[in-house]
Amino acid sequence: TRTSRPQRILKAVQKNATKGDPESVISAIDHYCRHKEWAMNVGDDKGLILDSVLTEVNPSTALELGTYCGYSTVRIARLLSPGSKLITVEFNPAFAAVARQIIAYAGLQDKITLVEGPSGDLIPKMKERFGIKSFDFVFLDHWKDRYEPDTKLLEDCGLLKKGTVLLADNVICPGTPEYLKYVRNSPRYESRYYKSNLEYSKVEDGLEKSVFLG
Ligand SMILES: Nc1ncnc2c1ncn2[C@@H]1O[C@H](/C=C/CNC(=O)c2cc([N+](=O)[O-])cc(O)c2O)[C@@H](O)[C@H]1O
Ligand SMILES: [Mg+2]
Repeated sequence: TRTSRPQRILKAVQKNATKGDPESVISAIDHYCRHKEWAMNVGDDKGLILDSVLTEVNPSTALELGTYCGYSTVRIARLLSPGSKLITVEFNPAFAAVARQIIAYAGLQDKITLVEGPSGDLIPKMKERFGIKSFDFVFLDHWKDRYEPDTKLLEDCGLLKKGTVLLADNVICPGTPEYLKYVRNSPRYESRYYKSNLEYSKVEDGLEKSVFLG
């Protein structure tokens, strides 16, 4: 096919959503991916859990690993208080280009910094490049075998503080076994599983919320 799936998702947003209205951008993507073409957005079911954890944490600084088309980026940023910032990391330039347009369409570009590159390289640069002392909230949704090493990297770089909340997508499907083992066995985390279903499907999936204890 001439266009890519992310480009088709962007088209669906431009066609069906209202500029500057994040809710309509989220609904347009969910409708397209549920009825036309599945895509790996966290989706509307798990999205409600993401919303509730975000409202509870009300982060000043948030990090997202794995932007893809920007669906969860918009979902997170729309709930941030004025002055709060979301940094989202994506190493695929084509996905980043689509995400930038979807973020702009939602009118949330002032709250979001999209950084292109691999998380393993960018996490150690967060302090110097973005003046981040520590993150209040981290959403993990990139390659599943990177969750555990990147969490350890965040710890080693002093980017987590007592109370930081990590929320991980796909801990059942596709599954993140090493990550689950790590956060559930480490005395430095208080972990809880939120059962749900894989985006736009009936298959079980869920989110793992892990609070860093310092
Ligand atoms: N180290 C890194 N640094 C920066 N960006 C990186 C990265 N590793 C991956 N990415 C980016 O994050 C996204 C990958 C998501 C993998 N999700 C998935 O594979 C996935 C699969 C299913 N599924 O198969 O049902 C369902 C889901 O919700 C999923 O998130 C892509 O946009 C990729 O370019
Ligand atoms: Mg996911």
